[in-house]
Amino acid sequence: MLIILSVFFGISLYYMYFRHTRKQLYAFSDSLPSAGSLPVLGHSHWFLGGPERLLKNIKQLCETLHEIGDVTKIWIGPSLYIVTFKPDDIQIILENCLEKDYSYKFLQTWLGNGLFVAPVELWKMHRRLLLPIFHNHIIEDYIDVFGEQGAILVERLRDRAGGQEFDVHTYITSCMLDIVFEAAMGEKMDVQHTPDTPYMCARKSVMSVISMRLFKPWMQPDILFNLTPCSKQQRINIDITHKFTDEVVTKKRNKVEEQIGMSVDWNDNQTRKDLLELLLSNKLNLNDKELREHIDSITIAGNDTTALVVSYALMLLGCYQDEQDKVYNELKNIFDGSLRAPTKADLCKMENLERVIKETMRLYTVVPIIGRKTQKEVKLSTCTVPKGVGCAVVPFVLHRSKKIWGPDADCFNPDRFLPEHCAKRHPCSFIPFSYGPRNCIGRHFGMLAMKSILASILRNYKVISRGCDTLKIEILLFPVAGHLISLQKRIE
Ligand code: HEM
Repeated sequence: MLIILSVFFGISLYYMYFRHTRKQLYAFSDSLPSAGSLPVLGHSHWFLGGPERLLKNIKQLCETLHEIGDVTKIWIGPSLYIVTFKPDDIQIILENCLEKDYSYKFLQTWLGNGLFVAPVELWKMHRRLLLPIFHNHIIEDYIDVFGEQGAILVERLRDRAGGQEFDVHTYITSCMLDIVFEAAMGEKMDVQHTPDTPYMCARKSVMSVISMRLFKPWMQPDILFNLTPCSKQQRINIDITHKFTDEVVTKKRNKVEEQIGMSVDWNDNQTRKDLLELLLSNKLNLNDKELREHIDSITIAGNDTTALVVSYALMLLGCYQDEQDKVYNELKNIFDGSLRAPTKADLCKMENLERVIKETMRLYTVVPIIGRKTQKEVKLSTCTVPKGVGCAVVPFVLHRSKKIWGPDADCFNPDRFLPEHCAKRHPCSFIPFSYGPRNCIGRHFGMLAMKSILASILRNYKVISRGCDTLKIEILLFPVAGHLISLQKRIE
């Protein structure tokens, strides 16, 4: 009995001390409206359950918070997050809070200090180094790769034309992987024909363990996670992926050094260079580990996101045949019967298709949540947020807000992105690529690749789909039943 009393007394004392050291935080928290919290647990119970339940809960909680105030709060265990759907406040957060939230640390085991997860001081330096290699004129060199891989995809889909409904996402992912690998490291992986290499299997496995850990609070402390078989599985698979990229980096470094030794002019604009070659030849003094971390981050951030948007766009166009007809007619006018792969000039003319892609990213925001942390006091419309507080920006809910998008916010209408409508909206009402200095560095690459792949498919096939009802969150946004479509060959 004495032992129990002592333990109880000890815990109470620690709790009181803990609360005392965070007095300022609790005072700030008390000034914010909230809903749906429980004593001690805060909002943690909303984040339990499988990926489908979790998304429903997040949506419901966020919609309630959106109703009750401009800047609101949630508590997940001992961590306080402010939540806002007011575009002015979102802009301030995304422009000023550049440190990623604690939850990104699970990706850090894999991606190290790659751009996506790097701590802010290192990120500033490396973002400056990487920006030039994502410049439009460099990215546009890869348009040929988009065309080549798009043609392979069209060929692979031939067997599906005239057949049953199928999940198109697996086809699109392989195609995007081939594109991203070739652009990032100059490696022709041919995932479209050989999807199950040990490297690809290891990547999938790491992704699924990280996603599971992110939303299972009891798996988050390293001390508990390391006791599970998942920890060993993760370590082995991370090693496989690191070894793969390390070998590519070494090979590339040797090649670049050899060519520099032979006085090859790396600034000639004749031959296309992959991103890794550009990083090596620009003498940026990144060591092999840093190069691996950046290349891994780019291939991971750039693949699933683009593949998902393309798959959702096909599903939506399959449901809205009139919109598909508009896009198809636009493509017919651009290509005028020619079978050539899309050029830069062609891609620039695809205005209708671009609006479809944007409306797809609004309705199916593949990066549904962005987590940041204040590094200093930040003044928002209704409060001043102290240093060290989490900031949850939830584009998935923002993009369907009736206050911003009107009563038909849930309906598919690409005309929302006509220039005259965009001009009337706040720039932070639509943030699929985030916003501010830490936005998506690959957005131009992504947009061109998505347009090229969609154009290749839609020129060859008519898409039919029943859409999807239920979604789930596994870091990104997925449909529970897959991206089901059927295809009919177009005969012109
Ligand atoms: C439809 C396609 C894409 C979407 C929706 C998307 C979305 C995003 C978002 C929302 C972020 C910020 C995430 C955060 O702050 O938590 C981000 C960052 C990033 N994205 Fe993308 N992305 C796409 C395509 C790409 C592509 C094609 C690449 C590379 C080829 C890429 C590379 C990156 C990198 C490296 C970052 C980290 C940037 C930094 O922290 O400075 N993304 N992306």
